[in-house]
Amino acid sequence: MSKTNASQIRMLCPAKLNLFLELCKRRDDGYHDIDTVMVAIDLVDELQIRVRQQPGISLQVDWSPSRRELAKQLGVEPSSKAALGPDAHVDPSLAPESAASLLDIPCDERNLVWRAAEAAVKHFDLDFGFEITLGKRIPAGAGMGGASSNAAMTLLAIATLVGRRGDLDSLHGLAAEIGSDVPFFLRLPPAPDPAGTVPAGTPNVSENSGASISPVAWATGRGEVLQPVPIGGRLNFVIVYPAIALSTARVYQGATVPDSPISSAPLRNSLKTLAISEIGQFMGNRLTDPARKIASRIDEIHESMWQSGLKGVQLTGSGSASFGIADTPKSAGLAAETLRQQLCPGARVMTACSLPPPAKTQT
Ligand SMILES: C[C@@](CO)(OP(=O)(O)O)[C@H](O)COP(=O)(O)OP(=O)(O)OC[C@H]1O[C@@H](n2ccc(N)nc2=O)[C@H](O)[C@@H]1O
Ligand SMILES: Nc1ncnc2c1ncn2[C@@H]1O[C@H](COP(=O)(O)OP(=O)(O)O)[C@@H](O)[C@H]1O
Repeated sequence: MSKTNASQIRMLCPAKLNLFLELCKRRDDGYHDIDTVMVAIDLVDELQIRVRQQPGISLQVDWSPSRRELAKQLGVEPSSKAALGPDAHVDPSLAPESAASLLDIPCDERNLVWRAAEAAVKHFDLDFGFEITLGKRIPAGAGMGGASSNAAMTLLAIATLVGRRGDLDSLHGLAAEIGSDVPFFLRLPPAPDPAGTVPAGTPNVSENSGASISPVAWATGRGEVLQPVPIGGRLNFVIVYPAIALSTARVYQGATVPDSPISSAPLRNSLKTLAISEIGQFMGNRLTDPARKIASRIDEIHESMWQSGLKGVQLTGSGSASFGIADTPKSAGLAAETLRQQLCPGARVMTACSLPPPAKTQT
């Protein structure tokens, strides 16, 4: 059993985008060996964890902006179970999960925060419990890793509360058991706080993520073997999330492993100099085709994104969100405004930046 160092903690959970994703091999365990490059961005969920005497976990999830406002942007009913927009063109027999509300996040053991907290309680042999509040900004089922980031930060938060935050190697093992993407979020540079300030006594990601490495990682294996990738500055993104949630397992099921997989090496090299057109040229995502087959609206969205002047337009992860790169924050803002006029309601359009690299890799 461990004692706590503090009674509560606040963590910021960044989203990720996959700048590159190639399938290398279908494995016997149901997973794929992949070659992917992930970048953490400044769109963050907010996690508050409080120690309670009573064992067990309680979890409350709220949306920011509000559920009503998000439903308006997405063109769905706030309480509707049928979240598909009228023009989503999704065959429900191919994607039954899309019929579940995009805004209904489970508050029980189906939530990765819950699973991470339970894993941490067991790992650290704790005889007390946690009251957890999750403020969601990262769209769900979008390929932006929201649930994985929440899980990683829950592990870090509890490790910090019990004075074991130096234990990153064993946390990595726990994280990989929860999901292939979870380990990526364990070691990241600080995310800027959307609230502007961090309440006293409640450290944020920067104080809890151990050694910050880089906001970009090259991930292999099933996504859990990580190497930092140097980046010469910050990238500006426009992200479009249609009112569709795609299941990762289902998208992988529909994918074909190429005979000669493409390497992410040219993309990783181009990140050092931050040459935007080169980066755009070397990006790619092998899961785009199976995701488009499930949700053909993705094609229409990509067309609008290319026309708005963005580069490297593609799906992130297994979708359903897509993103493109802009040269400057200003051009990202202008492209986002054009896209909002064309696609909303029916999609959420957001701008974001990659997290700042650690000082030594900055140009
Ligand atoms: C596609 C990616 C790209 O970053 O992200 P998302 O779109 O989920 O954000 C990841 O590979 C997703 O990782 P993660 O979301 O942690 O997936 P997991 O829970 O581990 O796996 C869910 C299911 O996806 C399939 N899967 C996942 C990872 C992988 N390398 N090969 C697979 O075939 C398996 O069918 C697995 O049962
Ligand atoms: N903490 C969480 N936040 C969001 N969704 C969660 C969480 N835990 C479990 N889920 C479930 O997992 C699904 C996908 O997780 P998410 O991370 O949003 O998508 P993706 O894997 O596409 O990046 C959601 O639709 C939701 O039902």
